Amino acid sequence: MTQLSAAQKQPAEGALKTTDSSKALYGGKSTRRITVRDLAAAKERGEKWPMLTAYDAMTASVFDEAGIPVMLVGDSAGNCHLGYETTVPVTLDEMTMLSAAVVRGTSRALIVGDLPFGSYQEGPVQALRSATRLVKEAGVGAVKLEGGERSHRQIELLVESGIPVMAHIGLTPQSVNAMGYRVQGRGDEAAHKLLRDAKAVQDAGAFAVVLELVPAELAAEVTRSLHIPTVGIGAGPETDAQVLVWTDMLGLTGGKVPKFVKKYADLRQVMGDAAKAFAEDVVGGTFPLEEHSVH
Ligand SMILES: Nc1nc(=O)c2c([nH]1)NC[C@@H]1CN(c3ccc(C(=O)N[C@@H](CCC(=O)O)C(=O)O)cc3)CN21
Ligand SMILES: CC(C)C(=O)C(=O)O
Ligand SMILES: [Mg+2]
Repeated sequence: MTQLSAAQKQPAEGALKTTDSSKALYGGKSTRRITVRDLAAAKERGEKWPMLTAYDAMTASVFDEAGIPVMLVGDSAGNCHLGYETTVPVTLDEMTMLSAAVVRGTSRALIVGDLPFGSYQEGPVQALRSATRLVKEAGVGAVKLEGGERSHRQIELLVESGIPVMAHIGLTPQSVNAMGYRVQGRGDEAAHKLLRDAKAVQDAGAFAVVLELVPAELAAEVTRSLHIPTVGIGAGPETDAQVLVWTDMLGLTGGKVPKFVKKYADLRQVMGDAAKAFAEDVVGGTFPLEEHSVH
């Protein structure tokens, strides 16, 4: 028997965690479509993953080719794609059309379709009817809805019916008229409510839960106490996954963006400059040139 190296003598941590990077959600080898079971396995491995919103086929194809494993067709399409002030006016018809486009533009990412305001609040049966449209007409692999304890019956029926559900607690923007856009879970009572909401959606069968605008320490506690993955947005670094609105992280959103956003590019500047360059060319007669012409 040959002597063990120092690294081989230390099995404890490394041996427990799978380090098979070929299975990784981001950067792994598999090209088949990601499923909710893959996300459960990632939590077991302690692996973090990224999620971005997408509202159209072309943008979604860029993120799919970049290896983003999960995309959310968010009802943030309301203010980021369709020109509404908030997410409140978005309809199920609109979400179905946008979700279908994102599914068509992707081959690997798990596509989650957001149920818009008014499409599930009436009760479990309405929720099932709405979610069924996103699954059958758009082809999404899962749906998302807002609310913890208040939405647990909806989640139960969808999951029983074979539709994976991502829950969403903390700041729930569809309730903006009631709660505004404010940090949730500050103070003992609110923290306990958030923990109860998290347990309620896990017990109802949700495969993951979004934590929006929640103190980082509380999001960390929720993440440790659940066996399903948590997806943070403005919830600190310790959630299992992170989501951002794509137009925010690429610097395309006009006006103010939430302070939890990191801007990875300035597409608004890039696109504006390109539009101006085109306009100057046309006005000045420098476009089209001979190379852009047919004879
Ligand atoms: N472009 C965009 N980005 C988002 O992240 C987003 C949307 N739209 N629309 C749907 C919801 C609404 N979200 C919001 C909207 C506003 C704040 C906001 O005003 N936040 C304040 C902090 C408020 C506080 O401290 O209480 C901020 O400055 O970040 C946060 C999240 C997140 N979602
Ligand atoms: C911010 C995310 C979680 C969302 O619900 C959306 O984009 O609609
Ligand atoms: Mg949403």
